[in-house]
Amino acid sequence: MNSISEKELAAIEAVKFIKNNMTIGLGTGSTAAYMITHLGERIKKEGLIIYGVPTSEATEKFALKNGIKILSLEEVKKIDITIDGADEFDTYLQLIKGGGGALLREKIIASNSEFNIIIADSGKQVSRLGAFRLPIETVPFATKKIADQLHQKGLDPILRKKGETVFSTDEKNYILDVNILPFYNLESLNQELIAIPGIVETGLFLTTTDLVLMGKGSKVIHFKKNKPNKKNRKTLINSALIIC
Ligand SMILES: O=C[C@H](O)[C@H](O)[C@H](O)COP(=O)(O)O
Repeated sequence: MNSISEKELAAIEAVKFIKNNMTIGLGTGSTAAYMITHLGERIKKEGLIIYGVPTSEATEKFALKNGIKILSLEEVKKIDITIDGADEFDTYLQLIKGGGGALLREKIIASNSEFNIIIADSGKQVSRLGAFRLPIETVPFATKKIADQLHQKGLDPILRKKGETVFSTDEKNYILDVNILPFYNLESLNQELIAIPGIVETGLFLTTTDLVLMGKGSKVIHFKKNKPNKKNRKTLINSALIIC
C-alpha cells in the first residue's frame, strides 16, 4: 500500500502555515524531516524565500539540500514559527522530546519562537507523559555523579549509547534517559532536575507548544492551546481543545 504516513500528513499540514520570507525554526527527527522535504518542494515550485534556524547539525545539512537559507540564532530578530516533532504529547500539550538527542537546541529555539507547532503521528499521543524515557542532557564531567543522584531519586537513569560508545550531542554533552512515571508534578520535577549542577536541560517541554498537528489515519487533528481569558483563566491554563 502506498498511503501517506501519519507523520507525513502532519508535516504537510504544518507547511501550509509557512509564508514567503518567514523565518522558521527547523526541528529534528523523522517527522521534522518530512516537513523540510515538503517545504523544499514549495520553495522549488513557488519560488519562496525561506530562512531556517536549525535545531541540529543533521537538520542544517538537510535543510540546505532543500533550498532553505540557514541563519544562526544570533542572526535572526525573530523566529516566526518553529515546527518540530515530539516523542510524546499529552492533553495539555506538554511534551517529551530528545529521542534524537537534539533537546537542548530544540528548547532554545522553541523558547525564542513566536509560535510553536508540533507534528506527530497518533502513536505519540498519551494521557500521561512518561512511557517514553525522559532524556536529560548532562555535561560529561558530571554525568556519573548526576546518574548516582538520579538513581537515588528513583529515576533509574540509563546512559545513552550509540553502539559501543557513549552518545554525544551536538553540544558534546551526554544524555541520561530516565523513568519519570513515579512523578506526577512535572513542573516541580523539571525544576528539581534543572537545579542539579551539570544538568544542562531536560526534554520536558511544558509550556512552549501552541499547536499540535497529529496525523491519524488519513486525517490531521489540530490540538490548540487555549488562550485564557478572565472568566476561564484558572481552568484553561495548560488545557487544550480539539478544534477539528
Ligand atoms: O531529539 C529529537 C527530537 O526531540 C525529535 O523531534 C523527537 O525525538 C521525535 O522524533 P521523530 O519525529 O523521529 O519521532
